[in-house]
Amino acid sequence: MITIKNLSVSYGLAPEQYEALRHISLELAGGETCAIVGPSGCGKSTLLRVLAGIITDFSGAVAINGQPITPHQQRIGFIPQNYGLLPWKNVAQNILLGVKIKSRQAADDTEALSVLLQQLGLKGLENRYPGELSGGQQQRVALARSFLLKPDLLLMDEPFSALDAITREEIQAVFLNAWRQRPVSTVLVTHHVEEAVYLGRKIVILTGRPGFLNTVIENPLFGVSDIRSSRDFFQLCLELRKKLKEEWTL
Ligand SMILES: Nc1ncnc2c1ncn2[C@@H]1O[C@H](COP(=O)(O)OP(=O)(O)OP(=O)(O)O)[C@@H](O)[C@H]1O
Repeated sequence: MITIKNLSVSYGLAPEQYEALRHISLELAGGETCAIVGPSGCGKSTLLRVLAGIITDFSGAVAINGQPITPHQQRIGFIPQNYGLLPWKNVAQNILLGVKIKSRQAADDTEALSVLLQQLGLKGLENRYPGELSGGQQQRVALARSFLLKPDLLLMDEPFSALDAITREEIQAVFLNAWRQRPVSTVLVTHHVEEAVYLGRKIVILTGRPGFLNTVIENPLFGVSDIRSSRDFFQLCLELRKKLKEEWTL
C-alpha cells in the first residue's frame, strides 16, 4: 500500500519559496495502478519525485507499506521520459542493471530475464545497443528492467509520450500484459486522457498552482479486455476530457 498524507512541497528558500504541491492525500492499494493527469506546472513530476525518494524536503507523510520512503531499503522503479537506458550497455545489460544495482543478481533473474524478453517482444535483440533500437523497443527495454526489479513501486513520467500513436497503444498493451503477470503498484503521469483511462485503475486529477488533488476516479473500465473500441471507454474519455477542460480554465 502507498500512503500519501497531507503532502506539501515547496522549492527554494523563503522569501523566494515556491509552493508546488499543497495538502495532497491519497492511498493506493498494493498492486494498483494510478494515472495522474493535470495541467502543466501543477506538480505531477514533483509528486513522482517525492515518491521516488528524490525530494525528501516536504511536509506531511509518504509511505510504502507503512514505511517512510527510503530508496536504499525499498525497490522503486523509475522510468523517465527518455527511458533512462545507458547507451554503452546492450539490451540484456540494461535490463539487468536495476537488479545489479540492488546487488543481488540471482540465478532466477536469468530465468526471469528470458521470460520478460519473450513477453515484451525483445527476443533476439539482447545484444543490440539502445542506439540500434526504435523508440518503442527502447521503451520495452525500460519496462523489462523495471519489471525484473520486482519493485515495491513503479513510477513512470509520461513514459509513452515520445512514441507515435500506434506504437504508444501497442506498448500500453504490452505494459498491461506484463503488469497482469506481475501486478506492481504503479503511478504514471500522462497528458493523454485515453492512456489514463486505459492504464489507471485510479485516475487522479491534479489542478492549480500550488497543485492540489481535485478529483479521484475509481476507473470501472480498467483491465476490461478490448475496452478501447467500446462505447463506455469513449464516454469516460469524453467525461474526463470535459472535466480537465473545466479545471484548465479555473
Ligand atoms: N527545481 C525546481 N525549483 C523551483 N521550482 C521548480 C523546480 N521544479 C519544478 N518547479 C516548479 O514547480 C511547479 C511544478 O513543477 P512540475 O514539474 O512538478 O509540474 P508538472 O505538472 O510535472 O508540469 P509538466 O506537465 O509541464 O511537466 C512548476 O511551477 C515548476 O516551475
